[in-house]
Amino acid sequence: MSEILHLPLCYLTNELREHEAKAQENHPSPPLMERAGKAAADWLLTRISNTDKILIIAGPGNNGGDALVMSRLLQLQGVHCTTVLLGKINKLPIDAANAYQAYCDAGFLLQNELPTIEEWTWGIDGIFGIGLTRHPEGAFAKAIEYLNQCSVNILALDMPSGLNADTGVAFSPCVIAHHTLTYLGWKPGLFTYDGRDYAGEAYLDELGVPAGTASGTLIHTAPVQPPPRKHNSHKGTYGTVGILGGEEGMEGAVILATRAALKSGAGKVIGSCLGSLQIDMNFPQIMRSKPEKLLSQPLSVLGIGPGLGTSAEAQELLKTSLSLPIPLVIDADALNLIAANPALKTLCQQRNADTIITPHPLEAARLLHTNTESININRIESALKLAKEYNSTVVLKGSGSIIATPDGQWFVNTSGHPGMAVAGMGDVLTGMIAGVVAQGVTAKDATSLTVWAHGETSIL
Ligand SMILES: NC(=O)C1=CN([C@@H]2O[C@H](COP(=O)(O)OP(=O)(O)OC[C@H]3O[C@@H](n4cnc5c(N)ncnc54)[C@H](OP(=O)(O)O)[C@@H]3O)[C@@H](O)[C@H]2O)[C@@H](O)CC1
Ligand SMILES: [K+]
Repeated sequence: MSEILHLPLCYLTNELREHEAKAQENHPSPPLMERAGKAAADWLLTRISNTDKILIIAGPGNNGGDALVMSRLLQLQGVHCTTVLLGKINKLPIDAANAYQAYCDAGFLLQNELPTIEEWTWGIDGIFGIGLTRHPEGAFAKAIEYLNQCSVNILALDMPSGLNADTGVAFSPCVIAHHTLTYLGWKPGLFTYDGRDYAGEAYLDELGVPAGTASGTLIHTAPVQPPPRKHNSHKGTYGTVGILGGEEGMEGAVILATRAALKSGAGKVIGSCLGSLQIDMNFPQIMRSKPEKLLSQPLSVLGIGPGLGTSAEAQELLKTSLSLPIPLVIDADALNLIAANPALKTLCQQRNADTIITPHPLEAARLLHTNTESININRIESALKLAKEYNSTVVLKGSGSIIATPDGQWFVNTSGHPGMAVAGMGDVLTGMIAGVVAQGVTAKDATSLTVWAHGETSIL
């Protein structure tokens, strides 16, 4: 399987600032803000007709400067624009001040208050971009609420105002955009946590600047090819998956995980429950085994946790599993057991074979001995911390799942939809990852491919 090479970079704010500074130095002309405003004007011009009326709100920083350039260029094309500048003119940063001067020199009008008559077909949010530092209040909060209550298409420039570019946490209020045209590089905040609820459809314009240095990667398509299969192969070629879980009443979790492993191309799949697992009549090729027997068989990978429960028996089985020299996919109650038992955590840390853990935010909070909120307010940092502390490849689930590796790499997944917030989705993911790992794929490639495919196929 090939390395993840062709996916776009995902930048944290400090990385974007560096990228921007280098771009200003190496590609000074035309100025980046001029390019950003033009990119936005061009984007809109392909979507409007001559009856459209555009409301443009510019904030106190360079995001406002982008909006002023956009407005100037649109008006030069004869587009009807009403432009409101919320910032104080004498406090505009240099680039925005230049944009203001060019706007005035072109002879166009500016308002400093929100209009009372609402007659817009498009609203442009140029209030805050990556420079948002706190809760919007006063005139800024009013402008955000004003845009949100206009029932028109909203285009956000760079970021929806109120949304944190690094974390995807939305302040209240935050612009609810239908579209976001982001500049220079992707930001994780557009896709994770609140991001997709506020950014709408996201577009990137790199402003003609070659890629810079970013710590993250955006998964927006299949990151690697599925494992190739030779004609001259047999079921033994594609590995054996064991799935262990399903205490009394929770056996369905094992059924879902084993089916998913089979569908992901594993050669053989064995399900094992602490409760009573009946034969799966829809997939009778899935074998059954008693838990102890399963753990003494030659498996290629073990998925442990779906419906496992936290009984003493579950704990003993987990202890044995952690000592096996094969890749493990650990989910659900197996994670809760590890979080509650330092000896199990040590076993996990000391493993030599690949370990993949797939917590949702509450499980992640238990593993890091914190609360769900502190996981959610910085999902990337939380995933990286888990990866390091548990010596594991991590899938931190939720909107915009984050994948993190023990060597400090991180990925944001963009597939999936709110319909996935139902019971059983996690069990399917565990089975899918195990099914791909069984075919000899590395933990990082298997998780990134599977997390993307899990979101993509669930749309069907
Ligand atoms: N430089 C360039 O050439 C390029 C820049 N680009 C564009 O610039 C954007 C970044 O610009 P930026 O750094 O000026 O930040 P921006 O988001 O406009 O806001 C900062 C201002 O808002 C203020 N402020 C923050 N939060 C606030 C709050 N809650 N309530 C009230 N005020 C608040 C903050 O005040 P302070 O925190 O300093 O008191 C400061 O005055 C970027 O997203 C992209 O659109 C692109 O064109 C590419 C080329
Ligand atoms: K904005």
